[in-house]
Amino acid sequence: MILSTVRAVVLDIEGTTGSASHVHDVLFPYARERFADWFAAHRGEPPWTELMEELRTHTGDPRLDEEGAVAALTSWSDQDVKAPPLKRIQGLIWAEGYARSTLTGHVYDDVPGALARWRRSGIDRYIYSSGSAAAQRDWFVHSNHGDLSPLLNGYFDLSSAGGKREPESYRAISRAIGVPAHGTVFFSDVGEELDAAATAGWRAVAVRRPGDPRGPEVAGHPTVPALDGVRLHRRTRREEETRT
Ligand SMILES: CSCCC(=O)C(=O)COP(=O)(O)O
Ligand SMILES: [Mg+2]
Repeated sequence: MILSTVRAVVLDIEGTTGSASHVHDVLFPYARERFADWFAAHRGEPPWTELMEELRTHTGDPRLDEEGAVAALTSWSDQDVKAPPLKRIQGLIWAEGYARSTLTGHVYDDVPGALARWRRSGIDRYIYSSGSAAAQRDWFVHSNHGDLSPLLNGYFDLSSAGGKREPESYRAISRAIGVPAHGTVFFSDVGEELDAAATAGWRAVAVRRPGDPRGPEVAGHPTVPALDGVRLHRRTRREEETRT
């Protein structure tokens, strides 16, 4: 696939640049088992106080206590609810796992090369995931390919951009990165996310990794199995051909 007049790419994590099973089978259980311990260890500290406030607002229960907080978080984790307070505490707990070298972020083998190639082509590179921005950064800093954070310009999450199935979230990212919608390409494995990006005027490319149980194509979007065959240029095709 060749795309011209691209100024920025925005990439999803789970299922696109990293393994969905690593998120669901390694990261989610790691945090789920540690919610209660985290609250006990950080009681009264600023992140604890802020998180309890966020949880009370999000659940609509102003009297929510620690036990209720752990129950809500556990239920959201089991149902993969993209709730910002869940994403925040998961990121805080994973950070402790990365610091102990117990956790590693999973990044597909083709991703570092693609990011480096696009950087050489003058194309900005951002991540947009439901995981908190801190969790996204940790994932790439502690990846199975080493620290990949120098290859990335920034991270967007539910708090900074909004839900991934809402066109307004993509408009918010366009404003933040200062790139026109048609100059931005979004890569994701989820059709509804690609639809929302396309509604906002972005170009949208589906990624379906080999063996994905949902099949090799995403209806309505050009689909690639990996990023190594994706060639992106800042200029028009004609300008590329006439470059000396
Ligand atoms: C390292 S970020 C963890 C990913 C996560 O928590 C999640 O819910 C996956 O969301 P995505 O938007 O990347 O599908
Ligand atoms: Mg995904």
